[in-house]
Amino acid sequence: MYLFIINPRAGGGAAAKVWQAAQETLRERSVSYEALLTGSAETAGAEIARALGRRAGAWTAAVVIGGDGTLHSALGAIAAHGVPLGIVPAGSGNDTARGFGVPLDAPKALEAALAGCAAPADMLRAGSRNTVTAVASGFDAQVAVNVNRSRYKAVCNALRAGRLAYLIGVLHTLATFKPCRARVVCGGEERFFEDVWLASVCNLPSYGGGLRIAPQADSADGLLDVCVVHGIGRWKLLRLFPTLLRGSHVKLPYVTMLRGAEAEIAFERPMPAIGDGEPLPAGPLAVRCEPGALRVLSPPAARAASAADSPRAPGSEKLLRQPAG
Ligand SMILES: Nc1ncnc2c1ncn2[C@@H]1O[C@H](COP(=O)(O)OP(=O)(O)OP(=O)(O)O)[C@@H](O)[C@H]1O
Repeated sequence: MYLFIINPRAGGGAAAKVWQAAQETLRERSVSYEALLTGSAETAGAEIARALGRRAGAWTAAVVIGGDGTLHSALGAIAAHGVPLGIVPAGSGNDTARGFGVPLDAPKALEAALAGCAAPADMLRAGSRNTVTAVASGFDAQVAVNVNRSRYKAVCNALRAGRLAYLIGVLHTLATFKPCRARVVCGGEERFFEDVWLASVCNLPSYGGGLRIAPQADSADGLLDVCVVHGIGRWKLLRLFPTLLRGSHVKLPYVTMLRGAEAEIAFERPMPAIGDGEPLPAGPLAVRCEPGALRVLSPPAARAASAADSPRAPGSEKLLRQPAG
């Protein structure tokens, strides 16, 4: 028995259409399922926990149809019940699906969920909030806050150009954001950085609609990857963005990558923070990696490819790159 969790609002209504098409496939295949259309991010956790609790032990998987925000709202309940997580991307960013090698094409993603190949995956915990892609603070969190509040997100979603909304958000935020000093602790080491634009704690390589902020991040290594961008001006930051699509920014002198089981980030001034693109409470961040807290259904080929893409040096807590100066 599958539990399908649907946020009909995700992707500007795309999730509702994906769910309509998915039901036909499920009927054709005689798959037994229950559907839960969640009402809001705030109530989704309790709704999902209730549904999973009603048939504890009987679920093959819980399949989320929505974007990264919908997945974020479902993580706690799914992890607590130990049920495999299936992902059918129907949002604008879809970085969770991307990170697990789940096809971005909804019918193919449904195939992958039904094929039933589950592998353990880490989750991030910041206070009482669970996150699977990244906890981001600073510029990129401000971009997400601005994009989520914007009208252009709805327009881009309607045009099926979710990535474009984030690009517009970057330009919009660049005009007003002011970097500041920050303290970052990772792998037991305390560091101070000047003029910090962003400090992000990643479990998966990308967020923000395919920006590869932590290209080496591996959701199965029990570690989190921190990316700090510091000590540059506005225009240099703008020029950084194309490198984020490839992940080649990690070689730049004003980018510091750290890795550890836990991380703390404290900006000198209040900065917005997001987990999976959703707002987190303001204030200093303390994030820890919860190894193997999830089991995620993804195509076996994708797992093999992501392992090959992410060569890791041995050792559990490592500094990947020293900052300049
Ligand atoms: N389980 C849920 N049920 C109903 N509404 C939700 C749920 N989870 C989140 N939401 C709300 O719906 C909005 C859109 O959902 P979601 O973030 O999944 O899609 P998106 O923003 O289109 O895509 P992405 O997050 O991948 O960019 C969220 O920002 C949040 O306000």
